Amino acid sequence: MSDTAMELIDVKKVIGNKDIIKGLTFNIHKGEVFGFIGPNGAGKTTTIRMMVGLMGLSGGDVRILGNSIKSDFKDAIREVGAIVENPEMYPFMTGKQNLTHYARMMPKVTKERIQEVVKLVGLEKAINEKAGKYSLGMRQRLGIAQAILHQPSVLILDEPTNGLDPAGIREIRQYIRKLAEEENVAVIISSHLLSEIELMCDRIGLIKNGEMVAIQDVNAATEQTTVVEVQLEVTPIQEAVNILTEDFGIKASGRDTLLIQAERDRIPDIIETFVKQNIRIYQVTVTTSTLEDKFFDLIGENTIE
Ligand SMILES: Nc1ncnc2c1ncn2[C@@H]1O[C@H](COP(=O)(O)OP(=O)(O)OP(=O)(O)O)[C@@H](O)[C@H]1O
Repeated sequence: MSDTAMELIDVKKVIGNKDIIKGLTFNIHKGEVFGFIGPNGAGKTTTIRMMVGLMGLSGGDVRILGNSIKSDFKDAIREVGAIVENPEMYPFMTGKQNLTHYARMMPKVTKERIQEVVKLVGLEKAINEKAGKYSLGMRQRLGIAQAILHQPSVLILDEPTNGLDPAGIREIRQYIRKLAEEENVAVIISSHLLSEIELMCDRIGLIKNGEMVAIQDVNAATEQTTVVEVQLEVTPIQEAVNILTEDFGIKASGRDTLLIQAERDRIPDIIETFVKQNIRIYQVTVTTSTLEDKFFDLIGENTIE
């Protein structure tokens, strides 16, 4: 059986006389988290609206489990769960009541399935509280629980990290990965901030001006031999400098921090050497993401925001 959940084949969108989406072709596999990244106005929302059937295609096709969104709309869309705008829910109902209400509108959603999705998004504790009292992160979870009730093969989330604080982003990262693995669902997440979604994605597609400029395997981008910039907070600093000067390019050193360049693979060696020499390490931070650098180069700007 093929592991392709969704295929975009030369997808185009013309609005007025403007080519908004200029022919996107890529596949998304079952069980993978695919990040759809691009600056504002790149065409992410337009593409997603076409993927979920909210907008017609001007050219090409979207296939979900082989079913064309153009010629087999019902079969195709049955396999899609999505949150495109804010998740819809009744604030005066509890999370559970919202899910039960929603489940009634769908075929074959059992009570057990409701319990299962609540657990998958980690909402067990709050499920009997009114949704109106939920934080943004909790509303997001309930929205996702709703979207996966019918066990779709593809889950599409447009900018799910928007407005979330770092703790909220960490939470979403954890349950999205779990979801992809346990439900074998293909998850597509759009964002204009690579840093917010990089850690939860298997692959990242970069879109600019309606075109896909790169698709990158996230793990391949952090190969052990990749040179990264590392910031070290250590004391005494001078001894650390002395140890490092021979082997590494020190880019800067401050009162208690050092900025060096090293192959990723060498970081454990550096830490080990410091420990042996009684240098105290307070923090080690990799400050450059190679993926980010690559994307900046492709976009030709200093920021992808
Ligand atoms: N209905 C429309 N009429 C005319 N132009 C449109 C319409 N919808 C979108 N566009 C244009 O299409 C381009 C892509 O918009 P889209 O919203 O898909 O981008 P995006 O990548 O999702 O950006 P954002 O993160 O800002 O939502 C933009 O230049 C936008 O102005």
